[in-house]
Amino acid sequence: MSVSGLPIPDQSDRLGSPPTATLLVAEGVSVRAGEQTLVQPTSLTLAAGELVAVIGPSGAGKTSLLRALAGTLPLAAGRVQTAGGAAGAVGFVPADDLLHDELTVFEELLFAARLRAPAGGDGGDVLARVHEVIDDLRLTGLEEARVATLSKGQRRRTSCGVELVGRPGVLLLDEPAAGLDPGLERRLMIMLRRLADEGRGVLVATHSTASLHRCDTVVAVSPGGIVRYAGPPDGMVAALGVEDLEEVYDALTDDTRPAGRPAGGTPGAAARPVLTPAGGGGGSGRMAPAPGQLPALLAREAICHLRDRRSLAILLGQAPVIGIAMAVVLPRGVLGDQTFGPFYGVLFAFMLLTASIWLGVIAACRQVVSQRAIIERELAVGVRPGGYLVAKALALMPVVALQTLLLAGAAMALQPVPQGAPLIVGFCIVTGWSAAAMGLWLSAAARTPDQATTSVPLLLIPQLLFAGALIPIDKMIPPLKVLTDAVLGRWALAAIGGAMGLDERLGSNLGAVTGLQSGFFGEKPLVALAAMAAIGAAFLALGVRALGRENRP
Ligand SMILES: Nc1ncnc2c1ncn2[C@@H]1O[C@H](COP(=O)(O)OP(=O)(O)OP(=O)(O)O)[C@@H](O)[C@H]1O
Repeated sequence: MSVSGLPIPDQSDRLGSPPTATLLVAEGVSVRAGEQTLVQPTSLTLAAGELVAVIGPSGAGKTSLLRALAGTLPLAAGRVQTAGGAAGAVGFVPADDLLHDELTVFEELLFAARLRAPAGGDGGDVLARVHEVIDDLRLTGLEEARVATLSKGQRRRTSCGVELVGRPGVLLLDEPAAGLDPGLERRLMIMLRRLADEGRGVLVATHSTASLHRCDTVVAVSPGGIVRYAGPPDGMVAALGVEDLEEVYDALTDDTRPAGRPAGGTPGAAARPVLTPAGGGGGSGRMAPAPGQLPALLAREAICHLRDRRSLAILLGQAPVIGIAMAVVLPRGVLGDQTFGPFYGVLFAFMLLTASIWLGVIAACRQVVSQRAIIERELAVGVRPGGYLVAKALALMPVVALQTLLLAGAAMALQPVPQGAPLIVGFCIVTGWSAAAMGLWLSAAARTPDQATTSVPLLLIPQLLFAGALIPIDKMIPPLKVLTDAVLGRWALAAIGGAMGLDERLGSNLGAVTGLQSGFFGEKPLVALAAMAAIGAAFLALGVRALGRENRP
């Protein structure tokens, strides 16, 4: 390995088997955030069989360097190339565990393997990868344990497994030992040593100096991403001009000291295979999508929904309560009343559509943003944003259908409508689905879950204002009138009211009493359905775009 032009001695005698192939080359890589330089131009190569530790004080730029190498952070300058070419050639284990608490260890690894499987791979190969990794990481016996119940060390090993099932040649790990006791840290480093000895290139950012002797190379970084030393572990103390390892961090925070030099001076003799750009930079290095990506994403979503019983109970439990509340605020049996029924019918339809939209948007608005880190990582290894959002939408469909069914069913059980009850339920379900697509867009565009939930009124209030029930569309200024055609609430009102037969029942009173244009509720059900489906599809497409754009490195 060589770093920043500092040659690294040939360590073939240390490794037992000499490094044979260069797996990753970074040339003049630098990272900036505004005016601040997070990583100074750094060049390095990583060969098969190498274990490299990147150490440095907090905020020195270790994570930024790793993310730049993994292709998940835009480079200010330089380039990164990997032997495999595709992003899948590099496995990146971030500092936070990107796991699904609802899954078992086996399921977590199985879905990760299915999403990372190369095109043309078969199911048997995927299973073989999972069992191999379980074996490798000593996770045997924990296959059926839920991720939520794992200890910190077990979670870290599972996180490593998520990347290892993709069989990357290069493994980058960001502080995998953070929060582990010294014994676990030691075992983790032994495991990384073994993974490197099996022929991978492993680069690990760490704060700990206890296991550095297991590494072939240590890269010591000062704040600003300045490489101060790169070489064998036993040369670092002398090169940095300190007494012992404990003082290394003092030297790295003190930027008046000169840069260290590695002992020796023979460049590593790694053979260079053909290297191609790594990471998703503009998509050039992305893997071909794994076959069967959508079924895997959908199955994972479905399992997570079903196992998160508490959230599911809250989502489903509130729907009939809202339906009952809507029914009891109206005079008993008023919808069938000859004189007042139709007027209350407009109100009832409006309440149903509002609640359906509310339920759909709320059910969806945290779905993407709360998994942003996982999605970012998986998009980097070739998962498609479209696959993600469609899987989310499909998994939400039964939930939202059940919610709106319970809502409309409870409301109409207490407040019988004179006609069209099954159609009304159907329209509420479609309204809820379209609203869920709106919520998914919001979730894909938001940066944090809080941002998503606090932005919900921005989606909901226009549904109320432009539905046509509160303010007659006919009385709006022309540009707003046109705008109502793109509002889900307007079509939902027309569809639900139409199913209740409000157009005929209100007759000439429609315009006089409600301000709605004659024929508003006479819309053909298929036209209203098509409009609602189109609005949902448009929001889903916007969501896919937002997800792709937000996660582009
Ligand atoms: N998106 C960003 N915008 C601006 N500054 C950033 C951004 N990300 C990181 N930084 C800054 O860059 C510097 C390096 O951060 P980085 O996370 O790479 O350090 P680190 O060595 O991994 O730290 P730690 O050991 O605490 O994890 C820090 O000063 C941090 O505040």
